[in-house]
Amino acid sequence: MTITENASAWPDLTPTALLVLADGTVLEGFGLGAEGHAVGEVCFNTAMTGYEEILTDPSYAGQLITFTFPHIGNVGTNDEDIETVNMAATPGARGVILRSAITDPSNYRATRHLDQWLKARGIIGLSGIDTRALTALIRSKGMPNAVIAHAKNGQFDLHGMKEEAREWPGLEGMDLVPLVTSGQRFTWDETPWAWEKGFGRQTEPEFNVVAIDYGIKRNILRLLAGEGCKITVVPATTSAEDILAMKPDGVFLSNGPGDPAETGKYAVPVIQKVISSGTPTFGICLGHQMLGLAVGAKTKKMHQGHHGANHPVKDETTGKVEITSMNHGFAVDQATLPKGATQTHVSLFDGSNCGIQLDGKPVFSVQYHPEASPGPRDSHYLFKRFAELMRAKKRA
Ligand SMILES: NC(=O)CC[C@H](N)C(=O)O
Repeated sequence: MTITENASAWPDLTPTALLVLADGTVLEGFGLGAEGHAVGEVCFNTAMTGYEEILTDPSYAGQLITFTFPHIGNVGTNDEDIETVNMAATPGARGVILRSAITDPSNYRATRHLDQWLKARGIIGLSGIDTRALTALIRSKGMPNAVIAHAKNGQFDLHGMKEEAREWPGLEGMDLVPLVTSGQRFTWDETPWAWEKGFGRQTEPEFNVVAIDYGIKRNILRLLAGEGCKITVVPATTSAEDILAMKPDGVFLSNGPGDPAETGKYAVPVIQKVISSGTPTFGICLGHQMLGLAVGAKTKKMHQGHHGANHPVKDETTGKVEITSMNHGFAVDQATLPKGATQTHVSLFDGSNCGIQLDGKPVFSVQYHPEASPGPRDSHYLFKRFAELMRAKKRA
């Protein structure tokens, strides 16, 4: 595949960026964002909006994202839409692959052009390739490991890039949580953004929630705060004893990057103690996968993963279908769910597990991103479900 298309649209045809796949395939394009090179797994994301939230989602650590939507950049970037909480951490995605050059911003909230923003965050970008062909390749062969490089002078060490792409071990077996988790505890009371008001503050909290940070996103914290929670965010390796000593009304298990089976080695024993204490517990994405592991289920690597803002999920407890935001390359294998853990949600794209609940316990989790940011808001009800469980427990 040589996928430098629309050559006449480009004033200078020298490729200034390359994407080299582990099988040796070389895609030539035009560089954007930061110069340099990065290795990761290539996934495609089908969201039509929300590139800033996607690029700052810590769950994308170790990944290079190709957007299937061609107009990226049109709302610019701003400081309010960043999802990373731990600003000192390595950003999420290390590379971005686009069909067209970045569209100039045209939005009242934009404070910076996407190209400048990518540069400032050290994210390497490439445009001008046929992203449909790349997406088709991922759909047929699975998510490839690759090296992305951007050099304005067009000079690349192709041999070295091929070797690095081939030798990168891949996300399976990789724990990336240490790269993104916060180093210390902090509290959170910011509530969701509202038109003409901006973000609010939770001044009269009803619940005290401990959120374990495996790579948590800001909008999760805002939605929890909006439901009446005062949240203490704790590092991923915090012990169950320390968490329970804070007498939380609820514990939240966050999203995060990498292989759940690897991260689970230190997280699962903590989660097991938390859920056996009877504390209401809610998990999202990596948090969901690790709750699955904690009850004895297994996780597996998916073929092409789910990344987008248009994924239909059925809530089997109500029969309702919701359109969801997703970002995962691993999944809980529903065939391994033990007695006592019931599947509550299922993907209508491929039938994979999208949620569980523990029988007779105030514990549940979903594979997708109910906080949206980006994405549809259909699933916000889950934050209310968590609040209801905490309320019931407090009353009991
Ligand atoms: N968004 C997430 O939490 C992702 C979970 C996990 N790293 C996966 O890829 O499946």
